[in-house]
Amino acid sequence: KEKIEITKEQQALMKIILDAYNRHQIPQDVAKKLLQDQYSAEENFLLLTEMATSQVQVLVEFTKNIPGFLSLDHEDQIALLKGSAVEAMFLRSAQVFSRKMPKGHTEVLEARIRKSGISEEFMTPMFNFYKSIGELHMVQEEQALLTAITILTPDRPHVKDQHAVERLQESMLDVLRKLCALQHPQEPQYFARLLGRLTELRTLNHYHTEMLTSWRMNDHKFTPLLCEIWDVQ
Ligand SMILES: O=C(Nc1ccccc1F)[C@H](C1CCCCC1)n1c(-c2ccc(Cl)cc2)nc2cc(F)c(F)cc21
Repeated sequence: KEKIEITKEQQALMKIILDAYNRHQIPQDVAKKLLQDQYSAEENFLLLTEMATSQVQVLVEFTKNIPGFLSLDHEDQIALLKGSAVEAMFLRSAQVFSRKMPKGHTEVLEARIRKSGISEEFMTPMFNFYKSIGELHMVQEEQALLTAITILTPDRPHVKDQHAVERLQESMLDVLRKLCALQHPQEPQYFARLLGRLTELRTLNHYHTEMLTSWRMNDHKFTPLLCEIWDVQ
């Protein structure tokens, strides 16, 4: 049984990623808001665009703290952010949905989201993903690394130097692999299951434009930042 040990520099990398991840949380808690009140489709859509806009700003700050990211080609930095913003939002939403909540709260939250204005056809893939993330019971370090790994996906559209991105992603993957082995010694497949979630996350990417444009209301207004990031309007 090989001795798995996280090196000093990997521990330093872990700390930087985790601090950045915790520092860049969404200030206002959307789950609490949704549990407090039932909103109209219009209000929910506005809440989503506000949350998603602040999520993109938070994502940029988080990404700037990923060691090596700012040394990448500047256009590649933009391509990575643009290519991962939707996935990062769904990953964040899944982590919000999977948080430990008092009895019955998750059910209320799910019901509110089901009636928020999203078309019925997207509910199953979206909640399947949220529940599959919840079943992993990820620790904070794993969540932070998974977000960084999602951002550092080399094959996003328009990325020129894919190898430079691959090298950064590989160092994150190596830390995550060791962390999983240490955190879940009984589950040798855990790391593979975690990466499998990233594949499921990409499929949500395909739905997101339609999820927004089919929101049960007329005249969908987006912020300029979301028009940039979400290929809408
Ligand atoms: O705010 C949101 N997500 C979100 C965005 C950025 C940071 C953190 C976030 F949670 C929206 C709300 C918005 C208001 C109407 C209901 C859905 N949201 C989604 C979601 C996101 C995008 C599409 Cl196209 C469809 C649903 N899934 C959620 C699961 C949850 F547990 C949760 F608390 C909120 C969730």
